[in-house]
Amino acid sequence: MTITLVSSSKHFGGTLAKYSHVSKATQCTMHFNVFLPKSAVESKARVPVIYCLGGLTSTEDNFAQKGGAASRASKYEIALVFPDTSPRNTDVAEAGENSSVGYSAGFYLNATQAPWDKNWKMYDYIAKELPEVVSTNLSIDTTRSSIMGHSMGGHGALSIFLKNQNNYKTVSAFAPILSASTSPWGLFALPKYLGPHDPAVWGDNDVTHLLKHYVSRNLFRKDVKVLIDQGTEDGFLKEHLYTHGFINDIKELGIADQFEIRFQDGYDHGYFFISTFVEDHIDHHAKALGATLHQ
Ligand SMILES: N[C@@H](CCC(=O)N[C@@H](CSC=O)C(=O)NCC(=O)O)C(=O)O
Repeated sequence: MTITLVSSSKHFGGTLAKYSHVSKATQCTMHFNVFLPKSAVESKARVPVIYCLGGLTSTEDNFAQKGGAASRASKYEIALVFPDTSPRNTDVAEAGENSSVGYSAGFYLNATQAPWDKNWKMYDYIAKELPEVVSTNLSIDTTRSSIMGHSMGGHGALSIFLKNQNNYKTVSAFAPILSASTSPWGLFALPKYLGPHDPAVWGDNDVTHLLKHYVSRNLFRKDVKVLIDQGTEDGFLKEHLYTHGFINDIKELGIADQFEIRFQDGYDHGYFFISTFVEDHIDHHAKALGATLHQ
């Protein structure tokens, strides 16, 4: 579980560093970026953490470099962990052929189908292995964790939160895919990762199905508030994200009051949208993590 420092830059009084490590879950070398605030760097204070999951076509760099989250996180002394979005440099020849499956398209699930089932274990990597890696090697207190993500990463953040509600204080998302099993991106990737449509298997990897599952069993935490921002000019909104269907679903489930879904006028799917509203998301997480603002 050792990690190797690849690069480090001073950033908002702390550091933004890139590490590599050999992952048991994905059986390959993985990279992640981590923002550590000043107190974690200078006095090794163990700080709370927000995991920030990127979307399709992204690496560990997109959210770290374009999301603009570190400025606000530094004021709360919160760490940010930016994982990669898939395994890399594997033997899977077709992994680089399509932007919806393979490299940069891990969907934060555990693949069961060859040739993906050896390395594409991104659920295990993010939910189980990475917290151990950062807790063991860095000044991070993983008992105070939360998670957010963008698009495919929003779907990942919400799914991982729902399956591990005691491990994360809260969750938020930017323009999340809200139903992987009906999104054209998911309809391309899921058969390859999980096999032909099987409601139980695909449902276990679909946010809307998971939410219905947990609510119907009274297993959706009542104290949690979920923040979602969605741009009205997002070209993926109508076909790929299931946002309006999800809003109807949470109303029918009687849990709409636990979701703040904000439509942001004129914004698209990209990082200019994310960086505009990221401070609100950091505030949302800081409140749940019990972090205080130092101006
Ligand atoms: N080429 C893809 C979509 C490309 C894209 O917009 N990727 C988004 C995430 S989309 C959902 O996960 C992204 O974050 N790209 C990286 C960036 O830095 O902007 C397609 O059209 O299928």
